[in-house]
Amino acid sequence: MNDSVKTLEMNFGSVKNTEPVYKWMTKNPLSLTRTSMLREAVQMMNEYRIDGLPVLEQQKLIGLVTKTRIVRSLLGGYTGETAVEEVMKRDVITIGPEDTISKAWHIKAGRLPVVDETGALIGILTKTDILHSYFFHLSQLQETVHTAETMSTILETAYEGIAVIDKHGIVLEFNEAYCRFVGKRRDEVLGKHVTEVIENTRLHIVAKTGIEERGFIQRIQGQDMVVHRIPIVKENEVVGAIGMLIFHGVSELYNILGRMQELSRKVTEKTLPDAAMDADETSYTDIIGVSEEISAVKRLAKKAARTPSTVLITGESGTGKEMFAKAIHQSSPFAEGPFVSVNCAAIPEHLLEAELFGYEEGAFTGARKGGKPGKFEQAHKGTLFLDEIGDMPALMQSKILRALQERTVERVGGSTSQRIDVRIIAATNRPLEQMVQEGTFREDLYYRLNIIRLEIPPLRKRKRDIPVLLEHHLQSFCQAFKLEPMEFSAEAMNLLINYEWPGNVRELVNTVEMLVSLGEERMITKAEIPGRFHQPHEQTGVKQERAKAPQQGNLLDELRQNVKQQERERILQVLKETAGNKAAAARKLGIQRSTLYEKLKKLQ
Ligand SMILES: Nc1ncnc2c1ncn2[C@@H]1O[C@H](COP(=O)(O)OP(=O)(O)OP(=O)(O)O)[C@@H](O)[C@H]1O
Repeated sequence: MNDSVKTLEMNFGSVKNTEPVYKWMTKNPLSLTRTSMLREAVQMMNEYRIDGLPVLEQQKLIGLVTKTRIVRSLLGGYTGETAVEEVMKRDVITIGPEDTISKAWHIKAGRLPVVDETGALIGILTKTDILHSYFFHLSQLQETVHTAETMSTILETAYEGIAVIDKHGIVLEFNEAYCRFVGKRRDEVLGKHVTEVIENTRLHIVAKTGIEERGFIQRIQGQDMVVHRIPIVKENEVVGAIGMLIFHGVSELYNILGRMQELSRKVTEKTLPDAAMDADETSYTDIIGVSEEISAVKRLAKKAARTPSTVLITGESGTGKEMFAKAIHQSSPFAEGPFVSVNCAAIPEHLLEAELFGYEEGAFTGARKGGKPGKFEQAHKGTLFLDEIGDMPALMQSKILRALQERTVERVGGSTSQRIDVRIIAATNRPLEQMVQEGTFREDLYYRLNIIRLEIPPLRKRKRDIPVLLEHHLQSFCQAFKLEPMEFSAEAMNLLINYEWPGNVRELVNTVEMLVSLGEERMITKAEIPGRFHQPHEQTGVKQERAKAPQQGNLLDELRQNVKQQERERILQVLKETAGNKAAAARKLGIQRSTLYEKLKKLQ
């Protein structure tokens, strides 16, 4: 036995080994009878390399013969022919099959006969059996300790608050995160009833009903929090429950909801590439903005809409190019037809031709049976919006040019061409003129497209649109998320007006969504505006533009003026319609007659 085993053995006494004896004993042991001779005993011991043999009479244990006892007897004058009964040890210590290995260990016998309640021998438990059992038990113990350690690591590093209770509602576990949130120490809460620890809890109810509650809203510490309550079931019986507190709270839910909606919108768009896009009923009134810059673009777009001419819309990403394209479509002679949008940058080059012009059956491996119409065909009698036209590969540029010149398209693998009556609106955020000069965009196509040109200025060049856009999107998100109307504090608003908005209106819309989702109060303050909005944007030549931009105070004044102006125009319009009848005008405007008089006084 090596040293480490010896040390282990010495320490076994302190380890409680509850393994039952019957699991480790040697079953059906060799035995002798009362009349067996010492010679037979020696033979069996030699043959099976065992140190002792039980002596039985009718299955019952009556004694034990060991090697040492035999040697001593032979030296004392007994012979091989002596019956074992004469030399055997009679008061043998035994153990029961259900006894524990720990008990066997403490008996300190070399080999222990295992007898049942009738005294019949059913096995022998040797010291080696006991050692085996201890090794097994210790390795299991180690595993359990390891699992327990892992569990506590999980609990303590979990971002969420986790509480575990037993079936009586008593807190068994309460992690650090939860402690911090409720402002109590772990040792204070362990052993208490959960209702004394967590406000408005239903965890003890779940530990009774066994019905899980996921995504419930619970008000704790004055905040609406999202909680999960999961019953712990063992052998078909509810023995407790786990409570999980999601710190991001309700606003995170809205955030997730928003992301899911965005995702499902993207998925729908992607999975229905063939469907003609709905122009969403987008009209000029949806294009928010009061600046002269945006108003000028709107005026030009309205004029362009009346004709079938090709329109080229340029502007940085997120400035609203697609919105304008839809609004033009809606107010154009093509409004009855479909609005089909193609993002030229998003479609791999080798698929673009088939996507735009369609293909015939068998045109290529994998071509759909019966062929497929392209976007040009789908947009027949409607509008084809070629987004990101600047990213169109050279070969496709010439094919599009041909289609535009000839007003016909030919499917891939087809032999006949089809006439198409389509209004083309192209858009890009790339510098097309520069690309023409560099030879990366075809000059003839550029001229074909650039018949009516709408240039949408970036948001930083029309700063007075920023507050209007912020207000508009703030209220629409509040409505969409079913929240009370919110507002920006003056400081927060100033910060946002001063920001350069490199992602333009798209970035602004996303920012407002984020602020609404995460906002806990009705007022969005400076503190909630992320860091990047607080930093000055000195680069990108934007500094000069800002110098030219009106002061923030003036901007707000101008905004107020604008609202007044619009109100004035609306009142005058209604008065005109009612031939100056003020009572009828007030009814039409949905205000009291006295209010109308007051407004008229102020407007004069
Ligand atoms: N003037 C505006 N009023 C209200 N919302 C706007 C306005 N301009 C843009 N948006 C919103 O900003 C987002 C981006 O607009 P849109 O997709 O039309 O931009 P884009 O210039 O076509 O962008 P990209 O070049 O990246 O395709 C959309 O959510 C749109 O509703």
